[in-house]
Amino acid sequence: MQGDLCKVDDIQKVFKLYRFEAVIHFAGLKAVGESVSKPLRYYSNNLVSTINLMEVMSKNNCKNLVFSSSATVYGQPESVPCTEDYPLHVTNPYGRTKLINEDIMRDVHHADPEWKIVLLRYFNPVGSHPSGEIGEDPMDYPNNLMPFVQQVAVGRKEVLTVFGQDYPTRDGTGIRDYIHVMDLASGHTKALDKLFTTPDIGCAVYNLGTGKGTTVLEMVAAFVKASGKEIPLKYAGRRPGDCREVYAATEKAEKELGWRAKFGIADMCRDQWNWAKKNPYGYRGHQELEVHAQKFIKSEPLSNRHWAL
Ligand SMILES: NC(=O)c1ccc[n+]([C@@H]2O[C@H](COP(=O)([O-])OP(=O)(O)OC[C@H]3O[C@@H](n4cnc5c(N)ncnc54)[C@H](O)[C@@H]3O)[C@@H](O)[C@H]2O)c1
Ligand SMILES: O=c1ccn([C@@H]2O[C@H](COP(=O)(O)OP(=O)(O)O[C@H]3O[C@H](CO)[C@@H](O)[C@H](O)[C@H]3O)[C@@H](O)[C@H]2O)c(=O)[nH]1
Repeated sequence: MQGDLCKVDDIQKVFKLYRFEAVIHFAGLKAVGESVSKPLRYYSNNLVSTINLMEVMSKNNCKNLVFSSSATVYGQPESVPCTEDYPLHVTNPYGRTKLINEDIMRDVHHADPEWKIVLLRYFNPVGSHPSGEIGEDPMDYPNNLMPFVQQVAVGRKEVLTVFGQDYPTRDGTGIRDYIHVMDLASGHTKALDKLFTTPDIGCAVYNLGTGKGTTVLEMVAAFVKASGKEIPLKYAGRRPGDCREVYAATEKAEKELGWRAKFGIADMCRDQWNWAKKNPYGYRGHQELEVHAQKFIKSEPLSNRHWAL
């Protein structure tokens, strides 16, 4: 069923039709840059949706929740890997909505201990379903590294801009913990198992990452190897708000959820390339995308056009 979590009625309709044991709450806006220019849109959508959802869940006596949080709540940590008890520090409105949502959930559990909540802090999800049938298809200009790399590989973009080559890292580019979406998915089923089998889980938090840091250039090299395509690069200054290096401590998830990532960056790039070559224009196909782009160009001011060109 489709609905808007900012509309309580939409949620109530679903809860009238079905009885849920638990909810996995993925919904939210997630573009960091857009959140800086449109903070109210982010606060309004990402917070109101969570509050409405939890209110309706509570009324329907469904108090088991898994939430998509993010490694962004660690900001630039003092040291890596980040353990779940690190101080939380956000640098943009998107990140702040994740942190506020986490705080809301901690408060709700504190007020009503019947709530059982798992906060999953995702690191950098990439890759696709191994079938090549399900993958990421950004609706507009891709902000994240791998969707951009993919669009260069299929010829939709000419060149990848590397943001920053002067970080104190092994090749000067930023380090992240890239995790295969299939591993991320299995982390959710493990989190649900944990909720259902742990009466006193409270509001628990787990990192979902591999524990390994990879630079931008290493990630590009892995994709070149998997695809056989060239990825031309150009270098630009650091992207505002980017941190130098983040990767996950994975011990807590391993010990308490019985989960650890199985896939490495070669697997992520292989599966993402399989999706990309089968669907170079995503779910919508080339023609539909062109029509959409033309409409967009006609209706939007010049400054917003760049993505469609
Ligand atoms: N992809 C990442 O790099 C990443 C990293 C950390 C955390 N997360 C979080 O994981 C979750 C899923 O991310 P994703 O990559 O699949 O993002 P996505 O943008 O592909 O999916 C989010 C979905 O939420 C829906 N949505 C937004 N507001 C809604 C509302 N008010 N009512 C109903 N639906 C609404 C959107 O329509 C979209 O389909 C998000 O909460 C995101 O912040 C993602
Ligand atoms: O065109 C690009 C895009 C990215 N990068 C670099 O690639 C790395 C990864 O960037 P990106 O894929 O945008 O991921 P993050 O900035 O790490 O943020 C992602 O990962 C966070 C969790 O770690 C989530 O909270 C965010 O929503 C999600 O966008 C960074 O060093 C970027 O500077 C480039 O060099 N060129």
